[in-house]
Amino acid sequence: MNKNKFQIPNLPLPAPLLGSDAGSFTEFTVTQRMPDIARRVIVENQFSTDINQSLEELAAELPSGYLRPLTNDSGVDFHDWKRYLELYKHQRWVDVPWFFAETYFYRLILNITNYFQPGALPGIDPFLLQKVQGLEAAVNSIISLCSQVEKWLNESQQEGKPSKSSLIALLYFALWGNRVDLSLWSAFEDDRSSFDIQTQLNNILIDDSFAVTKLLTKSQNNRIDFVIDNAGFELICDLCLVDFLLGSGFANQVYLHLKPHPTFVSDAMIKDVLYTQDFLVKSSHPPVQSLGKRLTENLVSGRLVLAEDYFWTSPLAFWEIPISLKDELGKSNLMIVKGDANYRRLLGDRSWDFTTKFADIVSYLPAPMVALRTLKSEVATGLKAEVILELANTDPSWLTNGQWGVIQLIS
Ligand SMILES: O=P(O)(O)OC[C@@]1(O)O[C@H](CO)[C@@H](O)[C@@H]1O
Repeated sequence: MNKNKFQIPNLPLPAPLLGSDAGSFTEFTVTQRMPDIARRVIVENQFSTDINQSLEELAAELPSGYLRPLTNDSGVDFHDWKRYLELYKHQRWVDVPWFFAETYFYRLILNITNYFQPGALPGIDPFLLQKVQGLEAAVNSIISLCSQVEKWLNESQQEGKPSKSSLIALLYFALWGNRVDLSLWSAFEDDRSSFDIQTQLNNILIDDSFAVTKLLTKSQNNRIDFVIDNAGFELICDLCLVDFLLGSGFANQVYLHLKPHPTFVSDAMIKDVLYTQDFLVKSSHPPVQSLGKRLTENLVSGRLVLAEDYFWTSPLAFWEIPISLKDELGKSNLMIVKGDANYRRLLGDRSWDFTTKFADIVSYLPAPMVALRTLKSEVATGLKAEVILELANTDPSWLTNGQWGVIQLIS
């Protein structure tokens, strides 16, 4: 077990990002994007007039209003949220840490729309339409990616050893699949899944992909723990990576860590993985159908495990992870942490100097970890000063436009 001696970052903690940071993307998100997301829930569902009115009130209060309490619902995490809210009650949305504001915002939407009802059946996923559209809009990219994975798997099996170059390519696809993030771009806009992987290489600011392949060839029967981000095409990219890891022998078992309820518009739950599996199995395209079949076999055999935990929808920094989950992750040979919001959680969504070493902040994990993240918020680490200067000059919105990515390994 790779227990780490530090329980929190081994550096003084800087301030959290705030919606009141004037002129920031954070401010734009809290005062404009989040209200738009709440109003899109009204448009895309058939909730009652009372619910829609409450959603509109939530949208209207975000720019200058105060956090509203969470009325009692049957959510498993209701009492945890009561405790989290103690710190920030009577404060404005723009004055509390952005990560808290955003995670609470999505939990409130479920409270307003009665997602948590007594009994076992959950309520309506208010973001389902965009998740489904996201998948259907990317069919052509899905077909080409599944064909490619099948080819790489056959090559690895013929050569009798897993191909590092194929794994690296699939890490790139998983990274760029994160660009298609529905909280930023709705599925109704142009298909952001179609991109040429080669032209994206220049936009990877830190690339530890080769080191990841070396780490996975050092040991046998690897267990990989994959903290998943979005459903839709991004999840297909992640499932192709998982399929190759298991089929080529890089991994013996993969755990997918998923959200226990809808959040951040497109974040994936167990039900979204099963919906995607069904979508693949029922495809009329043989390579897509074959991926679905291998996925099913891996789920049935237990080589692929679907897990969920309320930590992943909490406002907590990654270093506040419950000890039971931390111990479980401690059994892993490699954690893969996907996406921008999870990266923000790794940093506690704080304003670290962008040149700070990633490993000096994330010094608390119980296993080696690689972050696959496209930049969509104003946090970054491990960058050289000259790279930051060049980016600011050549692409002023480099931190938030989803055009730049990192593959950062802490071994
Ligand atoms: O975790 P993902 O899906 O990659 O990105 C989610 C996210 O970082 O993207 C938005 C834009 O910054 C934020 O509001 C949100 O936190």
